[in-house]
Amino acid sequence: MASSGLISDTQPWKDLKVHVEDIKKTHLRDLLTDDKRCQSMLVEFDDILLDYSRQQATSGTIQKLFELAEAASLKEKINRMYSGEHINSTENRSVLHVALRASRDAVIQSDGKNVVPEVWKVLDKIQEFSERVRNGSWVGATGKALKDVVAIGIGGSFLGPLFVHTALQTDPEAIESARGRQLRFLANVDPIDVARNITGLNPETTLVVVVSKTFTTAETMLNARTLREWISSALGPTAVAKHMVAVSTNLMLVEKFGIDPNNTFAFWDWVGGRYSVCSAVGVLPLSLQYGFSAVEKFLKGASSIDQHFYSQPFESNIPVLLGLLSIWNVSFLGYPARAILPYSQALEKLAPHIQQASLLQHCA
Ligand SMILES: O=P(O)(O)OC[C@H]1O[C@](O)(CO)[C@@H](O)[C@@H]1O
Repeated sequence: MASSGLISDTQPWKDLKVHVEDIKKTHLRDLLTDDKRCQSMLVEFDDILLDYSRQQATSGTIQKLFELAEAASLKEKINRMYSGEHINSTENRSVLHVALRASRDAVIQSDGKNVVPEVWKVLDKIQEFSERVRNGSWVGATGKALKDVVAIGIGGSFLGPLFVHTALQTDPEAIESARGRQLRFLANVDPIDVARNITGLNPETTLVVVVSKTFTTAETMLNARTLREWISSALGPTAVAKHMVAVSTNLMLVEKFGIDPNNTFAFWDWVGGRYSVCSAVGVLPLSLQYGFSAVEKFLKGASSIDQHFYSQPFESNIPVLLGLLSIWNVSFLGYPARAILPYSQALEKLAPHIQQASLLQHCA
């Protein structure tokens, strides 16, 4: 990188600035007549096809973007992330959501400690708990099985799990495993959201999962108090232990709130809120609804793309190509917005999930 440290001072950036003027003179229609170009802009991995031939770019553009990636030391930065360095400089911490879906025997270090065993300890605990709830061996205060779950959370503690839940709702295998059960999400402090979420639910058969990394978020805590009151006024205050569990990094505040620490599912500071869907934030509510084995498949898929991102050369690395094309569109072509248009209705909640991950990009 240039001595000033600014990427915009590097030669590849300057070359792209010149190149953009040529590209602007080229119509996409003309680019699409070049079959060789279009074929070179297809990448396949694990049943995912990336077709970026409709981008306003030539193979020369892509080459220049790779040079930019090199000037930005992108490969070194990816390596630093996977080796647990504190790449989140504002919070001085590792960024290790990849560890949440790593295989049991993987070794991923944060602050000199392999975090994978802790991850699996929580996953095993979720599996055991969700199976007990689902098979009726964990019952509510009046001895009834818990069929319905309300997950309270906001932002990263809500949008990822909602996205996966919405995507699974029409999957035949998932429909079967969720038969007779409901999963609802409560995020808004508007009393209408509370009313809608508890309408038709019986506190005797409902489990409330409070999801909050910090356990201080005002909206989540207000909703948690409201549902604690809903349960204790119907079943008595001791019922809270059977009907409320938590997902948090702040185990002290969870206990202070009145949730049994044994019924708390931990995650860690090195998980950014918006990347937390693969932690207990998503895994617990989704396992309660669909069973742990269904969620484990989701974790394996995420792990597979993590490995692809880590090891694949940039020419066929889907996340890297998407990132570079995003820089090309925003910083060079000057497009101020990106549209995410999931043609499948099952993916309708993908856009809000990605939107918040992208909005909070200042804190990895
Ligand atoms: O999980 P918490 O601590 O309740 O925070 C909820 C969300 O609020 C934010 O801090 C801001 O939206 C997100 O980063 C986070 O996912």
